[in-house]
Amino acid sequence: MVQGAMREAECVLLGGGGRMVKLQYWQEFKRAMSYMKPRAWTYGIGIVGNNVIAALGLNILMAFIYKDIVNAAVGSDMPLLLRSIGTAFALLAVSSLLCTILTYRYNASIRYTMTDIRQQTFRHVQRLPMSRFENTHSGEMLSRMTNDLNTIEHLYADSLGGIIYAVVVGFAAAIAMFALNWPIALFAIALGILTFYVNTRFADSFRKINDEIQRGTGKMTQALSDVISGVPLVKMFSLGGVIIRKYDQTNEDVAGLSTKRTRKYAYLDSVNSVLGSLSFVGIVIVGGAMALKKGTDFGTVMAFIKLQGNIGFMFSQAGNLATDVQRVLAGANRVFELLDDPVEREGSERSLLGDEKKAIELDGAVFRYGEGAPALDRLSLAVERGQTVALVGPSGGGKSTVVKLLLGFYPIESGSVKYWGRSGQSYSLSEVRDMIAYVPQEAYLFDGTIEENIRYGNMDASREAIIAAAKAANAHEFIQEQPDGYLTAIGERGSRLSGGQKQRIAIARAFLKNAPILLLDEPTSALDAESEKQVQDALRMLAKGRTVILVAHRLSTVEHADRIYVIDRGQSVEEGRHEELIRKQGLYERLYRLQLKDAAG
Ligand SMILES: Nc1ncnc2c1ncn2[C@@H]1O[C@H](COP(=O)(O)OP(=O)(O)OP(=O)(O)O)[C@@H](O)[C@H]1O
Repeated sequence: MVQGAMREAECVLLGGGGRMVKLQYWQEFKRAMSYMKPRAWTYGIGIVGNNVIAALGLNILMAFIYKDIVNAAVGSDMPLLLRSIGTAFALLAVSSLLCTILTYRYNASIRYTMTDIRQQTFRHVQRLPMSRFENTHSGEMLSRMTNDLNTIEHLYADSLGGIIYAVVVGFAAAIAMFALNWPIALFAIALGILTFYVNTRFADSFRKINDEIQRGTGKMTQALSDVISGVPLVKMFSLGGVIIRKYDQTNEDVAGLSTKRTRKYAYLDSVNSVLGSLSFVGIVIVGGAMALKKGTDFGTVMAFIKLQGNIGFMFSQAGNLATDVQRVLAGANRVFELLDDPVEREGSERSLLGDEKKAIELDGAVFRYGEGAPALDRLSLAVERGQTVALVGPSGGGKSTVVKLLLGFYPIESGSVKYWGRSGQSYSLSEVRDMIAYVPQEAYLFDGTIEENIRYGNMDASREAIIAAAKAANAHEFIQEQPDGYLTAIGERGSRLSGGQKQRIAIARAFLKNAPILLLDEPTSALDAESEKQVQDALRMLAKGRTVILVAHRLSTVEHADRIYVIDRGQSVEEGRHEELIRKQGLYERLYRLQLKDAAG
């Protein structure tokens, strides 16, 4: 029967215009069902059994019992009346019990399968390259992982069940009608076909409205995500009004579309009611006339009225189900698009750290974010084991891009990146990231306790090791002053801590990671003088015995670096120690002089 339902879905999907799109949806349908494979039997038996029993037991067989009850009443046949009522109750009880058991069984399969899909999606999203997150609004990504993903559940639970029920109840009613009285059956089916025709005329416009509503809902999620993540900015610039207007506009658009859809549904409902009443009146007239001429009995007419409702249901639901299946498969399609997005490369698994003197080497590296000018244009630099190298230069020159490339966030277009003398390609991305501790401009902390956030540096670390890392990062004291010490919950993104405190927790995390390479992307740029000193001290401790690349704006912080690269327009335009670069009187000297003047001013 599932096969039958699939064929039905295929017919439904292949009907009408937009053949390519609909064929694609057929692929989505097969793919959605493939996730159910491990539980195919439980789900198949559950959903088919439940709907077949509901259709046959509670509707078709019941029609025959009605027939006996009416005939018994008309003929004053008491034993038949009692027997029929008893059978009706027994049928009701058995069908309801079986339906409850089967519903429970197939719903459990749906829960487990949805858990699998959610886990797979979550894991996949984690492995997507950085560029995917930069080019996609987080709200859209969330919408795919929530709203769209839920449509797959709707497909398993409601759409398929609806199709099976409508097909079984409709065909069984047709067969039963022909068995009872074929001329009335022909009449009822002709009306059913008319109902089907009217309903399918509406299906396309419903699909269009549903697509627009889905897009609007996505935009609303994006607006919400913007507001929530940008609360400080919204408050600071009093943007509340602008944001509210933007949100209201989308909200009103969606509400307008929903109203339009409701109006159309109401219109279709009334057309269906008229057609239903016409069928009812027609059957009563035709059947009643036949009964009076002894062509049939009143019980049969009564059974016909009930069966006709079932046929009408199948034909009227056909349009709705087609729209519904299209809507859910469009949602499933958006989830599968996400799942098909290529993930970061895995690379080979090899042992870390060769004996090379050169910890990091970029040779003629070219990289661009999208189309257009390269962010790095044949950039070369080398960092020896244990050295501290600074990257400085004008804003937008490409310093942070170098850091992101070293972390393996993007692949380079040409040239090479080497770690310990070996091509970056010969490492897996997790190996590359294992050998680097990265402290960005603003520490990213997760919602949770301080201890948890430090432990992300090394999940196997003991409590003592965490405290030692915090001490080394100048963080132990302020952590102890927190209400629950290391177990203090710090809020989303560490919102209950100051910038300097967050940064010191990030440094403690980096201590715990104990990686040989340290990438610092202006970790003190957002701090006041007092916090900066504490963080600088912590960083000095952290840098000991490691290879460090430091991105800096304030040139006073890099005077002691072993080597300084001045990066401008994606190229290394000057390199050397501080004194050498000052003597050279080039870009570095100019920037340094400007900053001195600013400081004096
Ligand atoms: N995610 C991105 N997508 C597209 N372009 C980007 C992206 N990140 C940076 N760029 C562009 O790449 C160039 C180099 O940026 P990068 O952030 O590396 O400069 P920077 O030297 O670190 O600047 P700053 O000192 O201001 O932090 C800039 O032109 C910037 O606009």
